[in-house]
Amino acid sequence: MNKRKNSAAKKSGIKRKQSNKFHSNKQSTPTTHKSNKSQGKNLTNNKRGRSKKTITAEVTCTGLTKSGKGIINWEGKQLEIEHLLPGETAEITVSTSGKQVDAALKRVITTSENRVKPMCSYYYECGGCQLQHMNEQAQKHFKQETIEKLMKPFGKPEPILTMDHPYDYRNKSHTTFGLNKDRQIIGGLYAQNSHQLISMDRCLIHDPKADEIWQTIKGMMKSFKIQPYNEDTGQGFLRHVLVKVGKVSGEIMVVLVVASPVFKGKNNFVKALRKAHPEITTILMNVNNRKTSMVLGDQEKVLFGKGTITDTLCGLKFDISAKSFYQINPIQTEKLYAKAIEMAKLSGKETVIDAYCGIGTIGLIASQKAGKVIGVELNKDAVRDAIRNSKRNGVKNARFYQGDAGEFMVEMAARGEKADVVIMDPPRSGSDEAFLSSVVKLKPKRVIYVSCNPETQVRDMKYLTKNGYEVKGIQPVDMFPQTVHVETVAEMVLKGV
Ligand SMILES: C[S@@+](CC[C@H](N)C(=O)[O-])C[C@H]1O[C@@H](n2cnc3c(N)ncnc32)[C@H](O)[C@@H]1O
Repeated sequence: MNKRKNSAAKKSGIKRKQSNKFHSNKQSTPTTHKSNKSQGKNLTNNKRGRSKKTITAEVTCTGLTKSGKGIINWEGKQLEIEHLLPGETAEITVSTSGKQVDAALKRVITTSENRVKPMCSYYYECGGCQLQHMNEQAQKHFKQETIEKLMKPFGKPEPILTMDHPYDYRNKSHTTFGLNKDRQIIGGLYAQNSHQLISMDRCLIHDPKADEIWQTIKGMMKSFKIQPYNEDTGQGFLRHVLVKVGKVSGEIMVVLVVASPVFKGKNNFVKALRKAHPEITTILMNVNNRKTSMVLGDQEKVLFGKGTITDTLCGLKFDISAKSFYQINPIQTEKLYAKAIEMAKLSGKETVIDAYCGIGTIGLIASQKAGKVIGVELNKDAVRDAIRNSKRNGVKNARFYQGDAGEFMVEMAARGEKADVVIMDPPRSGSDEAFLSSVVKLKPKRVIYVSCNPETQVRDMKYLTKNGYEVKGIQPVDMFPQTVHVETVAEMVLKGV
């Protein structure tokens, strides 16, 4: 949907019109389809004056795309239908305008045994989760298959590590506020790839306490005369509420992301919020006065508490700032890190580089089994946390540096320094040639590549395998149940050592 449509939708009451609403018909007798067939036609003109043809067709889903959409073949074209499962037959609408073909689900006719009723009542409008209509087994199978296809050039991945309770896992959530058509304050999440706010009271993958807290804040806004920020007009004050929860410690950080540094009545607001939620351990104000889709701005002020929360992961304690990255699913993170460190095969003597180290989690855990650890990270708050975390855990053999990981590695290679193991965990965009070519120059015996985006990981692994490394193991971990995302850790070793 384009921006104009979005803002029109916002003005008209914010909720997105459900484009792919379907009515599952579990009772319907499965029909056999020799081919996908068109049923009805309807001609209209679109805005550009091109004739738009909309037809209804009955189709059978043949598979899933990597984003979890159902694949159907229609008049020689492969189309993608959200929320349709392999083997299902369905009635869909297909709209063609010039070369553009849009297909949407109208009704599922025969239902897959893998289909379940989504637990979340906002599932079909939100889009934050993409797989809630699949049972756990089907989600697992889908993720395993996706990773196996992507990683085919490197061998067979291990079975994905899933979690027992695949809900409530997110330790970080951010909520946005707006006004509905009756000018009542609403809060919730943006529909995926859009800025349309879906009014909701609970997200089933968030920590439940985080949702309780922002609900309280929403309820307080009227009496404190706090207006939600409006992206289109630039008016209003409260943009987002970010909540971070220490799942082990129980510590809770609330960040009020506001459009102006002038927060009238902030002391009373903080007092009232703490009274309602004594479990909150720190409250910050973050000022974001830019026209941006980024949640956090540059200015930050601690309104209560120490400004960070502490949590325990793999037996160590970590301080986490508002702007620092911390893995969002700690139960699965412990499995991921344990695997990464097992793959590093440390003997106690190695020099380990923890690249893209965030608050130093992987490096500090690895430091217990390594000679020394060198961490590098771009975000200065995260580096400050990493240094503090090193001290608080009594780690003497780790150093953390702020900078671009690629540049840092180029300099290390130029100085002729040595590293035995590189553990890298870049952002979704993956690493870059400066970094990878320096790895090749430094010749560490092992490269352990942790990634939340297997596509960029595969791209970077291809570079390394063309330049002297071979892949010894691949472990997918389901860090993001109900969504299409998968975390993967790969073990690469230098050939011939
Ligand atoms: C996926 S996180 C991993 C953090 C950490 N390894 C962990 O498990 O918590 C990626 C990290 O890379 C950092 N980052 C992004 N671009 C970077 C760059 N060019 N150089 C160094 N760090 C970067 C981000 O700030 C973020 O902390």
